[in-house]
Amino acid sequence: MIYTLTLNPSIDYVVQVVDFKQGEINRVKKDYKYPGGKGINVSRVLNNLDIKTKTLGFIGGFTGEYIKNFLENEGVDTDFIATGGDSRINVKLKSNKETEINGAGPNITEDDLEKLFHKLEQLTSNDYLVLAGNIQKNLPRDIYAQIQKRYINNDVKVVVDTTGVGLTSTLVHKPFLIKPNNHELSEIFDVDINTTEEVIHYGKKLLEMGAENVIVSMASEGALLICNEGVYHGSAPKGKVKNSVGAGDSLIAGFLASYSKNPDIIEAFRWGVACGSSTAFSFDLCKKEEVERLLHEVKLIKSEDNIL
Ligand SMILES: Nc1ncnc2c1ncn2[C@@H]1O[C@H](COP(=O)(O)OP(=O)(O)OP(=O)(O)O)[C@@H](O)[C@H]1O
Ligand SMILES: O=P(O)(O)OC[C@@]1(O)O[C@H](CO)[C@@H](O)[C@@H]1O
Repeated sequence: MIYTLTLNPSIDYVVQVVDFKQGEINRVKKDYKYPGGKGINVSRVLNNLDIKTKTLGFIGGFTGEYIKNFLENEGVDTDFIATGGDSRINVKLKSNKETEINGAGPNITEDDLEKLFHKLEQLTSNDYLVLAGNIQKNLPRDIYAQIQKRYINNDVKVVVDTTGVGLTSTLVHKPFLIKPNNHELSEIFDVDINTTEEVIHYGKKLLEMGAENVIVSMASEGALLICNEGVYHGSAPKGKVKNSVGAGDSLIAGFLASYSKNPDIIEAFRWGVACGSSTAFSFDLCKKEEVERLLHEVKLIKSEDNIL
């Protein structure tokens, strides 16, 4: 089973505004509400790809109810812990540019955390666990590393998608996969990263620091897979971007959907890139038919001496 953990779920309120003007009243052309948060997105895409998944995390209030009902209506299995306070609403503004305003989300109590740890202790060696997204202010920055070290069976394959110390502290526990984007990679090493060679150089450092597989996503430039089999670039298919929110989460879902059926890292990477792009070309997250259509457009090139 592929479990996903979203500590801080959201309703993503996606609004399309023609020519947004700051400081004025802007009228919405179209709007959509989706359950959001990185782990939840991974589970929604897995479900679209007919892969069994269960999504864990904390939800609260009327927004939490909305998130849970939406997921269950779609057929995504949920096992949330009810917490005080309303789950956050994240605004995704689509105009000439994409702008995001993400809420802080409610604080999580010690008791709620204990309930979560108890659930995580039930996972077995056949399971995957995706730890993804922002960590609430009142939780320790290294909570994902603590989960890896204390609360899960060593054989559970862990995927981590978060930023800064939240990510780097997990590396000593050897996550199966991490997926920073190129901006997050720059932040981790506090350097400017402008070339593919630089992405490969710093991606390899993450491998040396403990990650088993590293994917650095680069939006329309596709993604780089850095693993023991070598370094591969996956080109992103071309298309009209409608809403790229969740593209990175879709990449993880596509990768896991393929790998959990057939443990071929390179083929899984192709699925990941196709899912990411397919989501970027949709208002909502990607659907199976569209992903299958895009698969053959992902060109994989193996790097020779870090040059592509
Ligand atoms: N403009 C685009 N055109 C084509 N493919 C895209 C585009 N944006 C994203 N993708 C696809 O989605 C993948 C992940 O995108 P990106 O690097 O933006 O992830 P991210 O920053 O983690 O996104 P998010 O946090 O919104 O989930 C890319 O590797 C690519 O395959
Ligand atoms: O605030 P976080 O947890 O870093 O990111 C949350 C979020 O932006 O990530 C998802 C897209 O990846 C959205 O569904 C959600 O709104």
